[in-house]
Amino acid sequence: MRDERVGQVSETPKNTLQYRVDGPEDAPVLVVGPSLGTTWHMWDRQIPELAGTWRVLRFDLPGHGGAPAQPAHSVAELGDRLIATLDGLGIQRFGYAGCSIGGAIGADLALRHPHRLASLALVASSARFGTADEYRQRGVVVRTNGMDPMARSAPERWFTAAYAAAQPAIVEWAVQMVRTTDPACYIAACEALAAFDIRADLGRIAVPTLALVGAEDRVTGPGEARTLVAGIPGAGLAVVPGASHLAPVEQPAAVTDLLVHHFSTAWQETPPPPPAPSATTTPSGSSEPPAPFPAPGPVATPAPFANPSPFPAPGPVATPTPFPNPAAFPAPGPFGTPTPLASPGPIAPPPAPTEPLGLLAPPTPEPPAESAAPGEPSEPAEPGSRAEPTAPAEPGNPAEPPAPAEPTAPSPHPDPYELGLRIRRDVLGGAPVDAETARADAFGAGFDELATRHAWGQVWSRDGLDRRTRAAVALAALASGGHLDDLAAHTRAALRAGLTPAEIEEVLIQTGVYCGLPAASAAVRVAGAVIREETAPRG
Ligand SMILES: O=C(O)CCC(=O)CC(=O)O
Repeated sequence: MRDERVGQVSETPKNTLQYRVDGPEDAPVLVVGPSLGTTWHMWDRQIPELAGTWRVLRFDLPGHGGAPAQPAHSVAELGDRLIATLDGLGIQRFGYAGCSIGGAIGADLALRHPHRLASLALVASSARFGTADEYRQRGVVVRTNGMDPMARSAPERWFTAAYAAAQPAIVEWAVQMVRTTDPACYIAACEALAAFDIRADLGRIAVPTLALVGAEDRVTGPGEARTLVAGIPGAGLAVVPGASHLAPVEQPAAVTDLLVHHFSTAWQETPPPPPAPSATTTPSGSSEPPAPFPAPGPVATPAPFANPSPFPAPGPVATPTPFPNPAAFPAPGPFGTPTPLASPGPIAPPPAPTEPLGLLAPPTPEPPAESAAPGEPSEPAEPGSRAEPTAPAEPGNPAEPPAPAEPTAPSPHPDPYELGLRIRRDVLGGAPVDAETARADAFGAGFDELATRHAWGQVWSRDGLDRRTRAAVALAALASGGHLDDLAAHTRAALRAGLTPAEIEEVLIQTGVYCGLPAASAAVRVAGAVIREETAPRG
């Protein structure tokens, strides 16, 4: 039966997500997840058609679209909140489509809760997003300047130039949406993306999967989609011409058709057999015991919407709100004249297709971009990692077979080098550390290794202080010692650890009391130059 009531929107208890439900109560559930900086309205153009067949639950990321500002710091945490939301509604099994970070949440669920997912669409998504440095850098910019730089630069990352030029109202909608996102939640989501990397786990995704990507997406483009398809067994690829990152907005009809086709034809009614005795292990090591597969429960009626959003409650399901909710902004709706929702067509004439619309193409034969030649390790060695030289074999002595090796107990003090390198890259940034490690020639290599092992592996790794405090201590010590090169690097690290420029200045002011104003003044000059450079919006 078609749900004729006002689209249900949620109250949002802690550790769940704000959501809205459209579609018949007794239909199979399709969960739809947004990209970073957007709200559930990014899917408005798909809903009329999807909600004809599925009960569509759309959710907002924390602090987005007026959802409570409870930052989630990892993709798994977002997935856990979604599962808690669905559990609260009695939803066991569902299809899932997510855009970008929304796709990452879906892929993570496919790895940790495979029995919950019937089908998966990864839209403009990736197994890893850019570089960790890039997303941490966004955190630095937002902490210092607020959301404005991200808001102003969003349209050029999200839309093709032709579309942005033809659709100023939608550009304005995008800018406003990012601008009204809670900064702490946005930064937390950037941290989540920085740490997200499931490249080694793709082969374990056993849910029927479609990777869908805009041909002109420069954030997570066709290359990333091909990596997903090459890694996920049986996955299909669809490349949408004339679309950039927010393909569901820019090419609504094509994306809707692809999703309808995928979820109509690749829906796994029964879950795959439970995994072998070892529980499903997450990339981060947590595990979920193989669960029984309860029949899909009824969808309970959620609590009435308490309107946590600054936007008015969405319109009724039967006559879905034109995209986006026109009351969200005083200005005319960003999509201008609403296109009839039953047959949403592209708003701007798309540029001439550069690639055919790959409808559910069979898995690309191409290897993953980063796959190695046969016989080589599939992952390139971590930059800076040390390969242990193998001792040359002793000339054989047939009369004296080698003594059987003593079983060796694992050392209670494992070599902290690898841990140190990980923390050093995390704190100072992968790129600068890799550059420095690569520069360390035979002469400097020993020192570089000692510093990594000792300072980072044995001191920065200790639990007694958090990273912010350690960053402040490092600044004070380097300033008082006059180590200005290292102070510059650690000013970057302090910003990445979450200190604001004002806090860094406070640290240096107080340092001056104990080490003398000339030393502090030199430090202020160096730190100031770094801060100006690091906090300048980069688009
Ligand atoms: O869209 C996402 O969820 C992550 C990718 C991204 O950061 C998009 C953007 O550049 O704003």
